[in-house]
Amino acid sequence: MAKRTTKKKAPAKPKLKRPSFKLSSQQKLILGSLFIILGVLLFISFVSFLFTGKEDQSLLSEFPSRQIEAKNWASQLGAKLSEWFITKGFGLPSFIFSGLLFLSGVYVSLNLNLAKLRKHWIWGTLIVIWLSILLGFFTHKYDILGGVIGYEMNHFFQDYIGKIGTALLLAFGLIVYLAIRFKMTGDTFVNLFKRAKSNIKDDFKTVENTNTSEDIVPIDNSLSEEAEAIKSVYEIPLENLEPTIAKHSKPTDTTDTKTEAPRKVEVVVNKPEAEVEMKVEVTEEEKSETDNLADKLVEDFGQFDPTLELSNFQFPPLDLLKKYDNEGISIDQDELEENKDRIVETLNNYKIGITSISATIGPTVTLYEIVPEAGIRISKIKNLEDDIALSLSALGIRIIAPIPGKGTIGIEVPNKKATIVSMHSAIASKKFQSSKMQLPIALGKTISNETMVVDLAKMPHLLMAGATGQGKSVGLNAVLTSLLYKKHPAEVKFVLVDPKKVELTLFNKIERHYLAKLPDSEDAIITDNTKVINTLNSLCIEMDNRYELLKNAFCRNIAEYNKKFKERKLNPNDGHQFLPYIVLVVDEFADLIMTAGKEVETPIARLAQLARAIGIHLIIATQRPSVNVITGIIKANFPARIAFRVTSKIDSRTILDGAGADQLIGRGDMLYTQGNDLIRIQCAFVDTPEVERITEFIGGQKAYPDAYLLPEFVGEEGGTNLDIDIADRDKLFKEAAEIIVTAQQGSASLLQRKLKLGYNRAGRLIDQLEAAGIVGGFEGSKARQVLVPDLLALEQLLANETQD
Ligand SMILES: Nc1ncnc2c1ncn2[C@@H]1O[C@H](COP(=O)(O)OP(=O)(O)OP(=O)(O)O)[C@@H](O)[C@H]1O
Repeated sequence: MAKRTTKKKAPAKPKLKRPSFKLSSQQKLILGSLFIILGVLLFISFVSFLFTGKEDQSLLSEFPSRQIEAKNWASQLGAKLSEWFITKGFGLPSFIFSGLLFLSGVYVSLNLNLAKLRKHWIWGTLIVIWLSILLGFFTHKYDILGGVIGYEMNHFFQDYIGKIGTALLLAFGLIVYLAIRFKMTGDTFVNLFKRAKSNIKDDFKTVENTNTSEDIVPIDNSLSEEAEAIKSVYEIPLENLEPTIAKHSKPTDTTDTKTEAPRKVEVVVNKPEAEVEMKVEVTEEEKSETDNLADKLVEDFGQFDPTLELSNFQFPPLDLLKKYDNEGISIDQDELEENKDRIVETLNNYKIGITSISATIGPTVTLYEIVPEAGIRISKIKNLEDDIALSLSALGIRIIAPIPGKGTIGIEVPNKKATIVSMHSAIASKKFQSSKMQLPIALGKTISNETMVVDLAKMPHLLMAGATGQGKSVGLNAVLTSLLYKKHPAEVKFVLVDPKKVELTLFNKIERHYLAKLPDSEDAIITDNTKVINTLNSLCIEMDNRYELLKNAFCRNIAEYNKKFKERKLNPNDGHQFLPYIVLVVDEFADLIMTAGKEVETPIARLAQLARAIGIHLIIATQRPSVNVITGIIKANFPARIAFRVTSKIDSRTILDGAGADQLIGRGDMLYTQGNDLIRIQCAFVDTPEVERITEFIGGQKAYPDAYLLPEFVGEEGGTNLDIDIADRDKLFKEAAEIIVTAQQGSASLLQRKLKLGYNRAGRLIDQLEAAGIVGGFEGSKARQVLVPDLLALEQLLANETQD
């Protein structure tokens, strides 16, 4: 005990505080860069010394002096350093020192293992000495090969052990180096010899193999010739049909994938200097289970190819589309001059001077760009729009003041002779063919004759409006045709709603390729407004299902999801599947809103708000763009809009939030906006016979067994299912029954009021009451008949039910 106390009380030895040389990261970076710079400086000096050394030699004794100019690229310091290291030092091997300095810089600044660096320095210095002696061995005077040290050391050895002895000593030095540095043994040399022999044998084998592989070449050639033939028939280069789904790759050898991680691999490193064998142990990075599985599946079966089921599907050839004679832009010089003179004259009449005017001739309109004189207000020109139009006596003058991003004023004047923009030219354009968009659409040509290709997936929904006969249906057909020319049936599906019953019927032929429908419906194209409600709700369910899939797959959008699915990272047994884009096209939206009102507006708004990420895109066309048809909520979710000619400024405002559409000239002349600028486009023209040819071409090919089936939706009327299970009844069933029986009035609104319920729940309750025989069937606008006279009878009825 006593011992312990004494120990405790012994005064603690004051710890010697050793000066700490620990550098902070910043200091290391500074020191490291200094080394690197020194290394580079040394290297530059040495290289320069090889060229300028002789000239500088005579001046060396006078260094340092400001009066002398050294030839070395690093001046006097460079000349001096080179003199010390090369001439008076180790000769050319001194270059290694510059390398070592550079390496030190890298090690220090990157905070790498300094023990290794020390090793590099020791071995580096030994190599310098050995090389210096070796080079000195071959010289008979002081020179830069081995430097003074190399020369003197050689002499020293040669005086004692002679030339042969020195040579043997050098050889011995090399062996020592190899044995220690690379752990070489006698066996290594034997192996080396054996390997050299087998290498020669292998070489012979490869020569034989190349001879046999030549035999396969003709088969490959014939295949590629066949592919070439397909290409030439249909003109569209297959690789351009994007996104082309990767072809099924051949199963590869999987033997080396079966190993478990982590594992040790033997790597044989062949050192070039002496062909020394070294065993390096490499630990492989541990991979996660799913990745491993996915990689293995991809290796075994290739990436998932959604087009496999219809792998022989041929895209429609371009010659199904009509070419027009008057397609090229014809320049009528007289018309141009005449219009120019009139514009200048009219503006002059209103005291608006012009400094310059230029013209761009588009397919239907010519854009005159004018630069007004300084000090002229733009609003003045804008106000004169009607007057200018009058004096140019042309319909549809549009004034753009100023042209966004240009600072000029544009006056669009319709051409006397409009040229047709054929769908053929739009589809054949390089822009469309080489587009990598997800859902590319060739809309037509801009005023500068460029083909306008837009991505529906980016829009993400499109609103199309225009008075009757101005080109809406043609526009819709152009959109659908574009997608048919670019997307495989596995990649996109259409849901077509056509209350007019005639516009989209042609697409019936491609039902089993490209259309989606409800499970129980006969026709894929929906012409009945009540069915539209079911379809829209079904699309909402599809949307919710897709969101669930995306959530489970940790993906943010359909593109990511499909990529993951193709890479086989998603298990089909968990419900995952390749998701095609779904494009919902609604023609005559106004008609739909008039008949079904809120019932369509709600799911449309829901889809428009949420469906973009999961690949459901909406295209809505309407003749009457009034505010009660295109409501605020719909407008807010349709930033991309196309306006054909409309009859009033108000309609134009409803679609485009500004005037312009009322000044168009019709026949496919349109304004397109994706939220900011208005672009004037001449819509590509695709006629009914062309669409017919395309759909026939596709329809004639092998198809899926059925159209793409949307999830089943049981509508409100579907709820009148008379065998509703008692257990499935609403919790408020009994209460509701009592209210109905007491009031003797079978109406849902009564339940809504009394029980403070929403319409849907009240409706469901009424259905359940009907199923239980408490109220009668649906009688249109009248309230349902109550079949139970009083509460007592109700009690009995319910009691009997439970006994059954
Ligand atoms: N891009 C175009 N290029 C040339 N002519 C066109 C173009 N688009 C439409 N037209 C002409 O206008 C006519 C009417 O077009 P379309 O049938 O598309 O009108 P619409 O707006 O759908 O009319 P409705 O609403 O009554 O169906 C076409 O038959 C055609 O002659």
